[in-house]
Amino acid sequence: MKIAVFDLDGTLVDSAADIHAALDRLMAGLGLAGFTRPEVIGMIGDGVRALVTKALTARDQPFDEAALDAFTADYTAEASAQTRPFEGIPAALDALRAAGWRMAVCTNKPEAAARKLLDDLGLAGHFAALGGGDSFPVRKPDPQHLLATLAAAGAAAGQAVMIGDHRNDVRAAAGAGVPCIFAGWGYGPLAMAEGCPVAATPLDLPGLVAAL
Ligand SMILES: O=C(O)COP(=O)(O)O
Ligand SMILES: [Mg+2]
Repeated sequence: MKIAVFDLDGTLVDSAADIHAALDRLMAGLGLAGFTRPEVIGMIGDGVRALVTKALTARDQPFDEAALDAFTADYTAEASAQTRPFEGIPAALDALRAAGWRMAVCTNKPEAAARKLLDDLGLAGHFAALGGGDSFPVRKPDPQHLLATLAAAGAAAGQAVMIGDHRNDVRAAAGAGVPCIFAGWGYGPLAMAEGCPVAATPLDLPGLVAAL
């Protein structure tokens, strides 16, 4: 049975406001200046350790494990405060399900925060598996992150399509031999599509996956 594997941040959910708020709370607590929204969006995609590292580096600070732990705990608690599915996502998920697709999530966000977000937004029931950024020894762009998520859903690469908004999604899919669709509504610039078909809105997805 065919399976559509979704990225989370910038693909299923518009999570930048809560990531931004938690990052600015962390920085304020350290006596450091916060960031603009475009700066935060540019730091999303490689998981929380990379996000906190980039933020501290931008303020000439060394990486700090305690700062990462504090950010992760604060963000996880507040992950759904402002975050919502992108317009058209609930309808697209319903349409894919009706067309016989199973679905999974493969995200670099830590698993606990990702699960809480999907639960809080009422989306969790759509997904047969969730592979978070800390669920396996590797994460996107390593194709094993996608392959392990598929295995958790009881599916194989030959049945899958990956939908994401970052070069990490495109490269994980390519490495796993899985076709990819780029989420044009997300956080990554279109250059990150690297030749994948681009969906302008979530409602393009049912037609695009059917044409693969
Ligand atoms: O947490 C991140 O940095 C990115 O998460 P994503 O893989 O769901 O886009
Ligand atoms: Mg993303």
